[in-house]
Amino acid sequence: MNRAEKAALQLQAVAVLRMLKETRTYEELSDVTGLPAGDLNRYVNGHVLPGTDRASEVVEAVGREALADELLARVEFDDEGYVDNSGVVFDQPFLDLVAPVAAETFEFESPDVVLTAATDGITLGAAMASFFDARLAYAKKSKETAVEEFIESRQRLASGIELTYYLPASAIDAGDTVLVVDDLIRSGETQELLLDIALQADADVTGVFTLIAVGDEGMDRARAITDAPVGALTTFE
Ligand SMILES: O=P(O)(O)OC[C@H]1O[C@H](OP(=O)(O)OP(=O)(O)O)[C@H](O)[C@@H]1O
Ligand SMILES: Nc1ncnc2[nH]cnc12
Repeated sequence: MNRAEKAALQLQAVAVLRMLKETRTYEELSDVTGLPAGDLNRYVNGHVLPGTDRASEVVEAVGREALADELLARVEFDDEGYVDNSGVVFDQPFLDLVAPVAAETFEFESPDVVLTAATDGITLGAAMASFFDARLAYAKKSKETAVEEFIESRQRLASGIELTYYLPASAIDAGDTVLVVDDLIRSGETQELLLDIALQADADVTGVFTLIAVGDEGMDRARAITDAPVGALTTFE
């Protein structure tokens, strides 16, 4: 490992510890990591960097299960089973940690473009795009001003309301590989629209990823449209 790689690993470990610290005391963080609370305090506050051995242990321990547990600790359900996930989608450093784990777990190929839906998919999309060094494109429920050409996809929802997503036509080129992501998939209606936009763009979908699947309906709907891997960090019933 050269100096720059060591520094990157050390900073990644600090990012992991800061993420874990948000929902824990230093004593609890010490129980989770096996490291002394005093050292953890110095790492989290940026006064000292962990050595490379400690850093790699911390980073390697943060797999899918650890992130799924963390996600569960950060979301709230209301009485009707709707999810308040602002504790996750407002937390860009947390999402930055999700991207490498998702890529490894579901073996997504590195895409040219990460495609998502405004609004809540955008921060996850940005994290995934940054990890893959890909472009980010987000479809919106309204037309962006001054853009002349759009790909649009419309569908009538179970409620009877019509939903249309618009993507500036220049955002995806024919032949681009596209990873579709969203914070949450429930009915799969949004995924169907995003996958239709990718199809209209003559792009090649290489995967679908969501932080949260609520039930299986939406995931199955996405799987019926694409043969690419479709994965969720965690599934709620
Ligand atoms: O699988 P589905 O039933 O389509 O639900 C999932 C979609 O619902 C939410 O977005 P919402 O439409 O609430 O828009 P927002 O991101 O602007 O809040 C969420 O961010 C997904 O895009
Ligand atoms: N926040 C949310 N929770 C559960 N299902 C949803 N479908 C769309 N948004 C949702």
